[in-house]
Formats: sequence, C-alpha cells, structure tokens
Amino acid sequence: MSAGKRSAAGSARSDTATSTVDLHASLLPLAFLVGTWRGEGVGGYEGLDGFHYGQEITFAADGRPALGYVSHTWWADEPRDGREPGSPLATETGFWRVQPGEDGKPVVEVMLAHPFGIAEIYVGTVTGTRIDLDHNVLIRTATARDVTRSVRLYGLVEGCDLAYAIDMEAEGKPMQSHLSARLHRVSD
Ligand code: HEM
Repeated sequence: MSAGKRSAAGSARSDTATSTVDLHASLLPLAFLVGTWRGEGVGGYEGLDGFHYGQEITFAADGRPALGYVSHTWWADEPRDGREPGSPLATETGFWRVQPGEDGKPVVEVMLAHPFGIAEIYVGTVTGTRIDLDHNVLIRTATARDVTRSVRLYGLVEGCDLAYAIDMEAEGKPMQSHLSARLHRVSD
C-alpha cells in the first residue's frame, strides 16, 4: 500500500482509498477500508441453526484521527422465527483509530456499541491489508446476552473484497465462530 500524499496540515489523502475526504495521516494503515461495502455472510453458533445474512458496512473518514464505522445487517434466508428475507438483524456502530505501538508497528483500536446492551473495545494489529483484532474487552448490561469475549479478523481477499470472521465466547460456550462474510466495495 502506498503511503499517500501528506498535506502540511498533517492529514493525508490515500492513494488506495479514493475517498474524496481527507484521511488523517494516522489512519493511512486503514485507508483500504474507507468506503461502503456490501455483501453476504453466514452465521452460526453451537446450538444455533446456521443462517445467511446481508450486510452493508461504511468506514467514513472526515479528516479527524478516527474512522466512523456503521454496520447494518438483514436476514437473507428462508423465513424463520418471524424473520423474512430483508428483516433487519444486528447493527453496530463505532470508531476505528490507529496508534503507534511500542515496536513502531501500528496498533488498531476499535470501539463498538451494540443495541443489545453490549459495548466493546478491541485492540489489534494491521499488517498490510490484514487486521487482527485479538484483544477484546466487553461490557454488558445485566439483561444482555452473556458474551464474555470476541475476536475479529478482517482482510482484503483477491485484492478487492473485504472479508472478515468473528469468533465469540458466549453463554458459557468456548470461543467459536459466530459470523463470517465477504463484501464488495459499492462506493468510495
Ligand atoms: C453481523 C452481525 C450479527 C448478526 C447478523 C447476528 C445474527 C445473529 C442471529 C440471527 C442469531 C440467532 C437468533 C437470535 O438469537 O437472534 C444470533 C445469536 C447471537 N448473537 Fe449474533 N449477530 C451479529 C453480531 C453479534 C455480535 C457482535 C455479538 C456479540 C457481541 C452477537 C452475539 C450473539 C449471541 C450471544 C447470540 C446467541 C447465541 C446462543 O444462542 O448461544 N452477535 N446472532
């Protein structure tokens, strides 16, 4: 990935993300994420029937040192449990930022809020176009589902699609896959 052009103000426009807004220089390692992505994923968990879902994610840069993030999902399977194709599923929103690590490598910090009583922070690494969010703390309300930990992996596949996998430890069950998806870019 190219380092992009830096302006005197300390912000930069990425050569890889063709966003028309300035990308803060600290976010260059995440430049490949900027834009809107859409696609399909599969979900499941121990004791849960597998399902398909649709998803749209936007990573937005506005010149400040964090990307805004919002994800919407919808049911993409046969009707089940009162859900029809297109019925809204999980939404999450938050911010992604990059800080210099002790060894000089960029550290990614991701703050997410979920509408079902859970907020979480991930800390991880970015290596080229692969992001490992492997440290996670999660807080939840007394009525939220019993999720204790989660890890995520994001990356570009075949140079253009955004793929991710999310594993979680929930309801006393061991860490295992809950979601994975592959999304294509629909706008910069
Ligand atoms: C792409 C985003 C997501 C989608 C499409 C999704 C979808 C689903 C669906 C369809 C179910 C089963 C039906 C239901 O109980 O509602 C489910 C269960 C669950 N989800 Fe998610 N989910 C998403 C994100 C998350 C996240 C971020 C967490 C945790 C922070 C989470 C935690 C859970 C838990 C704990 C269960 C119950 C598992 C069990 O019954 O043992 N989900 N999810």
